[in-house]
Amino acid sequence: MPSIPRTATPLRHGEEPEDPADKDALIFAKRLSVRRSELGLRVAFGVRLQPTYGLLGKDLDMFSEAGFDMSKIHLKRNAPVAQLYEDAIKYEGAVIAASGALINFSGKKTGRSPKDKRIVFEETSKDDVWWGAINIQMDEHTFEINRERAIDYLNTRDNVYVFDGFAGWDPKYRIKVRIIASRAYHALFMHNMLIRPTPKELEEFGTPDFTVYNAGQFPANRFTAGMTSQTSVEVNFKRREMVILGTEYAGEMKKGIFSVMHYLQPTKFGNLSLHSSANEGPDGDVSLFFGLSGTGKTTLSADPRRSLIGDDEHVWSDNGVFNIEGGCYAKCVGLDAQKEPEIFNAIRFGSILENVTYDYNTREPNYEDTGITENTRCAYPIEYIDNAKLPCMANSQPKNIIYLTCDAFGVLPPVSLLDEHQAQYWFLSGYTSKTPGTEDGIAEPTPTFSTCFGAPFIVLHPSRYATMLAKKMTASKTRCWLVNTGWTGGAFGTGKRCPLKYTRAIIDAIHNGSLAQANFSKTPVFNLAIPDQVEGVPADLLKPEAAWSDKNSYKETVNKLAGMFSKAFERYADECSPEVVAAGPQL
Ligand SMILES: Nc1ncnc2c1ncn2[C@@H]1O[C@H](COP(=O)(O)OP(=O)(O)O)[C@@H](O)[C@H]1O
Ligand SMILES: C=C(OP(=O)(O)O)C(=O)O
Repeated sequence: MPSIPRTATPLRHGEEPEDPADKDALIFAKRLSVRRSELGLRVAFGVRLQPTYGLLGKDLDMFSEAGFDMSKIHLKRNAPVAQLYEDAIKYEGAVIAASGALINFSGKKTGRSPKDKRIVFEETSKDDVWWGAINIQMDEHTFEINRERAIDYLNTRDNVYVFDGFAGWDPKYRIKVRIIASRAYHALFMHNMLIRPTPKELEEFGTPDFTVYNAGQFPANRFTAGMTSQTSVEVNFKRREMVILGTEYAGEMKKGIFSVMHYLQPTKFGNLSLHSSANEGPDGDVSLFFGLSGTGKTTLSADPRRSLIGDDEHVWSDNGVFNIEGGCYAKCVGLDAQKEPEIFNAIRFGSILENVTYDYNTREPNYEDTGITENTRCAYPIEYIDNAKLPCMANSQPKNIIYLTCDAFGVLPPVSLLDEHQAQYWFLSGYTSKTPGTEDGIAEPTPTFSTCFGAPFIVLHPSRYATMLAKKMTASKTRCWLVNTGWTGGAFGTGKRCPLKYTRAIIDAIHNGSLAQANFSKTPVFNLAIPDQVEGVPADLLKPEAAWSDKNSYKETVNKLAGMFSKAFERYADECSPEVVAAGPQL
């Protein structure tokens, strides 16, 4: 292994070293993405090359063993943000927004492709995985073919970006993740979304626990066994690897790592992984906000009165709650500085705006424009939110759990209190809507039963997560609330989305304890306990029937939805106690 260049004979700019060992070192250093001029300077001044600028020796072997052609490609490991900006502008057509954020585009795919997600069927995980439409099987050989295809593609690129970081803030349970990608935008995205290592942690990084090969610019071969399109997002728990082909939507990487944690945390550590945001009040009370994409986890957890633990992915361990990620991925559609100031102000140098159009003259992003997609996004490091809690973990058990459901039928109350059986029933049902653009082919809010409020990301049978949740909630006497951030006064198309200011008032009332003191009455059919008043919220809004002008239509819609619930719950009924089954709507 060539050593770091020695400093006995200082080099002038552009000069080649005479000593063969130093020549080797120079070749090595070139691979480390250190420009010759920089090397010259560093050698001349006797500065040791920082491992943060390149790859350590044994890492380089790992790349060669994986099939990377080290004589051709130029690896940039944990490159500085400024360099990723420069490369994204130079090679990918990115632009800098007026606020300093980088605007970039993901091409054809602007949302996740759940139908193209695969899990490799192999002996170490096969008995744990919940196989079916969410976790579709792929055989080991096909994975090898696609992995090779991804590496072959990466070998054709001049620049290959590597980002090494962590998933999970609790050092006891975190994993080391390596991202290998062909686009600077993807490296910057994961720089923001993973936990950024300190220079010392990077130096000591060693072998990653999980590696993502992102060759999203290159398609999968549709004639490879099991491929149904040119997109493939595949996870192999035995190899501890993920391969992405045919989609450049950056959200695939972060949600891919989430699936990995949804498998590893329960099976290896006995922890519960959660598709939720989390924040902490001034007295240390922790709230979790569960919800499928676009239901308000990011929006509602960014609260000036509470510190943000994280906006999307967490783990509940015996010690408390920790965030999996180092950043947030907010929806930008309709983003408004007054309504969501924390998120608006986080969009600055280092943040990535994805698929957001902009004014060519002013470089101001146009958050109203859904011309590319409704799923416009911004990824920023969590510390860009002023009151982020760093490190992103809390050493206490959650006091409140809030299920965010985006009801496109407009019949669920804006807030209700669930008892322990309802809490399990609603978690397993996961009733909500898919919001436009988040998944391929979803053009309008579409009702869905997304178990665990995040069906696309779960790996084990839902009852395994639900049982752990029920145990933890009972042990820590956590209160559970159902909040409808979706429609009110009518279904999507006739009613309106619950105004954000009222949802915020509801969340405030949960946190200041006043809501728990309200008088509650039960709704027919769904049997939900709704408060008679919430400060700052019109009383009529709290009772869905009162908010609908057409009462018959309301009743019909309630019954229709109740029927859908009964049907959707059939698949879980055998795994639940009679009390949990009875906690659903009664027609
Ligand atoms: N009542 C409401 N509660 C929460 N979000 C709302 C509400 N009404 C509209 N929205 C919008 O819905 C979107 C929620 O997205 P986001 O918070 O990023 O969801 P998630 O983090 O769950 O994916 C935001 O664009 C937000 O402005
Ligand atoms: C990134 C996604 O989800 P969320 O909005 O929950 O972050 C997604 O579903 O692709």
